[in-house]
Amino acid sequence: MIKIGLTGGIASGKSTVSAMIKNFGIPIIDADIISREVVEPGEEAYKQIVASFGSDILLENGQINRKKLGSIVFQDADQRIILNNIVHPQVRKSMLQKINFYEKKGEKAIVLDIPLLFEGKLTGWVDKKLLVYVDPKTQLERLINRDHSTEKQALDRIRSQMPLDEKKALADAIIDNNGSVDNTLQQLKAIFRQWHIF
Ligand SMILES: CC(C)(COP(=O)(O)OP(=O)(O)OC[C@H]1O[C@@H](n2cnc3c(N)ncnc32)[C@H](O)[C@@H]1O)[C@@H](O)C(=O)NCCC(=O)NCCS
Ligand SMILES: Nc1ncnc2c1ncn2[C@@H]1O[C@H](COP(=O)(O)OP(=O)(O)OP(=O)(O)O)[C@@H](O)[C@H]1O
Repeated sequence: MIKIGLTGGIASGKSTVSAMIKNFGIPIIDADIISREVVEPGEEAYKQIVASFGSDILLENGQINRKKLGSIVFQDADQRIILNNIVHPQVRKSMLQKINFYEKKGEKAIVLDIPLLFEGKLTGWVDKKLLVYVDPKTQLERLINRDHSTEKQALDRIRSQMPLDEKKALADAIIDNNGSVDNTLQQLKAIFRQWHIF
């Protein structure tokens, strides 16, 4: 089974590309979705987050207030490390179980959508590293538009990650997502043909 790591920067277009891959019928394991599941009330990571950050970061229904927790951790690297150390081990555990499941099922290829593939040093898990790239200006514009955030909030998030230009040097293939969505689809198809996924 060939394992493709799909990565990028925040708002570079990973979800857009992963939706295309899903349409090809290739299974996706999405680290962002898993990172939401492992912090549901009652889960181990949930308890640790409340113990570390206090019940102030909870909504009235007991769920984690992601906006509030985000505003803490994207402004403060030390707090971010504390959160990462709680959430990432649980995300990894769940991802490994899912990889196993698809391996046993006899899938030819799967895609692991991991925003922090390089930062989290998970490159050893995958056979190919596929980067979705946008230039810094487009990234900032798309992030502000999508999340209705201020420029400061958007820049805090972007700066909490390895710069996209540095990630370029570490990838096996790069999709330039500055253009149209259709142009991105054509690039994706060409890469998958080259990698004999089709
Ligand atoms: C801080 C939290 C609560 C904010 O939640 P929110 O719903 O606003 O954002 P969401 O989870 O959808 O993440 C959006 C994007 O932010 C970026 N991002 C998220 N967490 C981090 C992080 N710790 N470091 C750098 N970038 C991050 C990723 O590009 C991600 O795709 C949440 O992101 C979180 O729990 N992060 C820690 C776990 C993590 O690292 N997740 C990302 C991949 S496993
Ligand atoms: N080629 C494109 N042209 C115009 N808009 C685009 C293009 N690709 C993506 N977008 C838009 O840019 C925003 C960010 O894209 P997307 O949500 O796919 O990024 P992401 O990398 O998955 O982000 P995150 O790291 O937050 O999960 C979205 O609003 C999306 O609709």
